[in-house]
Amino acid sequence: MAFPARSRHAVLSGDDKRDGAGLAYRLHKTIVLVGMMGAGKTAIGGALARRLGVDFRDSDHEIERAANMTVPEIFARDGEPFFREKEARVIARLLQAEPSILSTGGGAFLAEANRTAIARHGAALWLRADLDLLWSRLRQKTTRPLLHTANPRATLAELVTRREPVYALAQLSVASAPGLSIDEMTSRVVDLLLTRPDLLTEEPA
Ligand SMILES: Nc1ncnc2c1ncn2[C@@H]1O[C@H](COP(=O)(O)OP(=O)(O)O)[C@@H](O)[C@H]1O
Ligand SMILES: O=C(O)C1=C[C@@H](OP(=O)(O)O)[C@@H](O)[C@H](O)C1
Ligand SMILES: [Mg+2]
Repeated sequence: MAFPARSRHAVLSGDDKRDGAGLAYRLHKTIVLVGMMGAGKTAIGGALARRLGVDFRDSDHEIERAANMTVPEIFARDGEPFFREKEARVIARLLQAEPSILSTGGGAFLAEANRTAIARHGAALWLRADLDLLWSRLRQKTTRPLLHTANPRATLAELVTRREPVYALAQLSVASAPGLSIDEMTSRVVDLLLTRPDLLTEEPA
């Protein structure tokens, strides 16, 4: 999914606290959202890109578009290793574009080659969410093939335990919490990014 950037210098929108200050955001590096499935990488990524006025890409959507198949269909027909190969290629390609927001699938950051590419060309931001919150968002969904098991909650718990030490390698992280809206969560991410002038600054519009 790609939303065209309105401008490289996004003038702050009406819902922004800094509206009226005549400032615009300037993103200096691609922010790569990582973390567990259900953490909100796709939802927050899109909202963040709109807020900052930059392009949004989601590696799962890019893979689905190129294959003309859904992620579960790709897993079922071609297997996970095939999907991981496509994922690595898509991420490497999207990291070459101008600074934007890139949401990855939950397994992408597990591959060392992806972590290296992300660190070289962008900045990884881990969206943290605990097991209960993840499960509350995923329990009704059939779109995550890794959870097509006899006990999907237990599978999710195992994945969280195994993956969290790797997600913790991301240079930035923001915690999600139940009851927080997508807009509020996006504001938390923007506030964090503004503490890093090498990543995001505000400039006169
Ligand atoms: N504060 C929030 N942050 C992120 N997602 C939220 C939030 N509140 C509700 N959601 C919902 O939770 C789900 C998160 O799923 P998604 O964005 O696909 O996660 P991921 O891409 O990490 O698997 C979406 O349906 C989203 O609308
Ligand atoms: O955690 C994973 O390994 C996966 C997460 C999914 O993306 P989201 O994290 O966006 O759900 C998708 O890439 C695929 O189902 C595998
Ligand atoms: Mg996603």
